[in-house]
Amino acid sequence: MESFTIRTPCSSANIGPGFDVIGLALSIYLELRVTIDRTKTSSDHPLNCRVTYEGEGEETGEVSLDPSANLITRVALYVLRCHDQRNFPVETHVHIVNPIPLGRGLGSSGAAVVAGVMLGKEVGGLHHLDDSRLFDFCLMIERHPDNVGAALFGGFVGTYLKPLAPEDVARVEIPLSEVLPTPAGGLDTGERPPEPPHGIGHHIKFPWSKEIKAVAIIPNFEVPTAKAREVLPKVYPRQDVVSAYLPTYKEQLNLTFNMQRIALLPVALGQSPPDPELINLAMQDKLHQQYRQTLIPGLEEIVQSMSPSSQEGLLGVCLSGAGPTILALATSHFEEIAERIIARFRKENIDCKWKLLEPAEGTKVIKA
Ligand SMILES: Nc1ncnc2c1ncn2[C@@H]1O[C@H](COP(=O)(O)OP(=O)(O)OP(=O)(O)O)[C@@H](O)[C@H]1O
Ligand SMILES: N[C@@H](CCO)C(=O)O
Repeated sequence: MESFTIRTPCSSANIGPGFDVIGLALSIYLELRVTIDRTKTSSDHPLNCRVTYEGEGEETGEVSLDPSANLITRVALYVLRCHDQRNFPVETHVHIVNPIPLGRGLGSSGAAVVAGVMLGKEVGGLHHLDDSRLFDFCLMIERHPDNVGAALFGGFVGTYLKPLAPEDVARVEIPLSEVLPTPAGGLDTGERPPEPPHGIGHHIKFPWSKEIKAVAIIPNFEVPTAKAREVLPKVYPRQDVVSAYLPTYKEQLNLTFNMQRIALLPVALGQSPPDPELINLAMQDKLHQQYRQTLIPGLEEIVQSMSPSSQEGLLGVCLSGAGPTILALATSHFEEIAERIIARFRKENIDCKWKLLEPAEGTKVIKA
């Protein structure tokens, strides 16, 4: 019996202004405990794979145990089929242990995609696939690189895409339904799915000051990322994004909002000791948070009212990923910070739990 464990961290994307660019891997881990019994010659399970699950959403059955519907095993199957392996090896058992809250802005789907890609590599014996190639596979599925970049590589990362050749641009525009067909759409057409072009995504690791910890305040409702992206505008006011020369200092200030902050953020969070006022400024955003307030009652007041001058130990507050989780970066007074944010959500009749998290290493395969 072969066995191994895949361990992937959760992540918080954006950290304020770094929309779809910056990600931070954090210390809640999705685990896949995998066994392959090669003594069997056939399997009663679809695709030769038995899926079991414990963790978030277990009671509601939110995570499918059908390997052709479960996100992790579908992703693994995509990797396998790109390498002419139609099914899992006979007989594979994937036991998923998932403490990452679903649909809360802590990168549960990013972790599932990264773990799924790694699962495909490991069960398929595809040892030539290095992390940078696995990142290409992840990006064919989760099309923004921040969560998957953090979950795969670990730490505090900036992610970026290099321009692709015209034929490769066409390939990345292939709809997700062709990459991960639903069972109804005919999961096994016998054809190879579209492979990712090489070198779609890249990342750079930023330093993280050892004093800074992350307080995650997790409301008891889900905001699916797709819904949180629908509320964003198609066109942004120029002053929220770009830099321009303007005659007055005041106008110049307004016209450089997100770009100034994203330039500060990686430096500010790497400095030791941390500068609370600088970090608080660097974590402000005008590209996504204000639009998502409609989905997250209390968000506006939390972001505006919590600052280092009003709360000891606090460095800055932002929406984690697409929300509804709030991420507070702090050096002390963690419980007090969490309780203040929880109290604000309570006014909206929203219950929350909170966790103190630290930056995490990237995805690991642990062989038994
Ligand atoms: N361990 C898992 N196994 C299978 N499916 C999962 C797993 N984790 C997440 N998913 C799928 O991903 C969905 C949640 O993805 P979604 O992108 O909406 O939120 P998120 O990734 O938690 O938040 P964000 O992207 O804002 O950080 C779940 O409803 C489920 O379908
Ligand atoms: N950058 C993404 C992260 C969520 O997956 C967003 O904010 O929509």
